[in-house]
Amino acid sequence: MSSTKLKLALLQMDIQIGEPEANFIRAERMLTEAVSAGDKPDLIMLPEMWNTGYALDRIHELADKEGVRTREKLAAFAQEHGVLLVGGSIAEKRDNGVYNTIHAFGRNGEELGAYDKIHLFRLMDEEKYLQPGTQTGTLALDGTPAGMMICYDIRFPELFRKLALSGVKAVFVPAEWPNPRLHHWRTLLQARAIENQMYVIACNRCGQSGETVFFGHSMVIDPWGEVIAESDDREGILTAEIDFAIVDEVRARIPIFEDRRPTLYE
Ligand SMILES: O=C(O)CCC(=O)C(=O)O
Repeated sequence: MSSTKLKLALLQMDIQIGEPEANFIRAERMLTEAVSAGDKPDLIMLPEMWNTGYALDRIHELADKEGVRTREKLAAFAQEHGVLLVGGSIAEKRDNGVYNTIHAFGRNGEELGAYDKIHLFRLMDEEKYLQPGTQTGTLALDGTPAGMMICYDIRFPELFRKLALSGVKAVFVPAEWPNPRLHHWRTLLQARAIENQMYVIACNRCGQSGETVFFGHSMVIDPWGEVIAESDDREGILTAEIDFAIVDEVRARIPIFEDRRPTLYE
């Protein structure tokens, strides 16, 4: 039987706004560092919009065309090192628009899934520059169903519940979540894990762009709501081990999916 466990490495990266070249170099350095550690991870994850940051006024010029550069680099890395890779999200130009898109890869470099951010964040003018996704995002991790969301999406519990009902046992959340809303970030991520009895794996950026400070605090939260790993506000790699068997145990202990009364509230 294949293992239910996965070792994770979350790359909490400082992103240079509007500097894809610098960001690619930094991402490659951190990816290499992650696989060079003694305890090699099974899965590596990057933060949101790591290629460009929120350089929205130049996003049509800076975004990765059809995601080709990112996909080629990440697929080759996944294959070379035999790791799963949730490639954070990138600004991707496609069909005359720019999307905030995750690409995820399997251990042979095959693309496991993609997701375009559904809920665009008006506080940062995303809706003026980006196109919204129109589909939820799922992938299979060595056979286990998982979901993908991006940053602001965590404010929409319906999205998590939909994925949980479809059998998802973990959700990956790349983010660029800034000050002063650390309490929202931590509370929402923990609530989503508890109410859906699943792992929530969230990789935030750190550093500062203009006046905006990103506090990091990437987190891995188990299906009981325990924070099993959390970064501080500095650049670095957060590691944790998850075990999908714990999802089944928690769902058996408090059987919320059997106790739901959807006819009363859906
Ligand atoms: O919802 C928030 O407070 C932050 C969301 C955000 O920064 C984003 O979606 O990029």
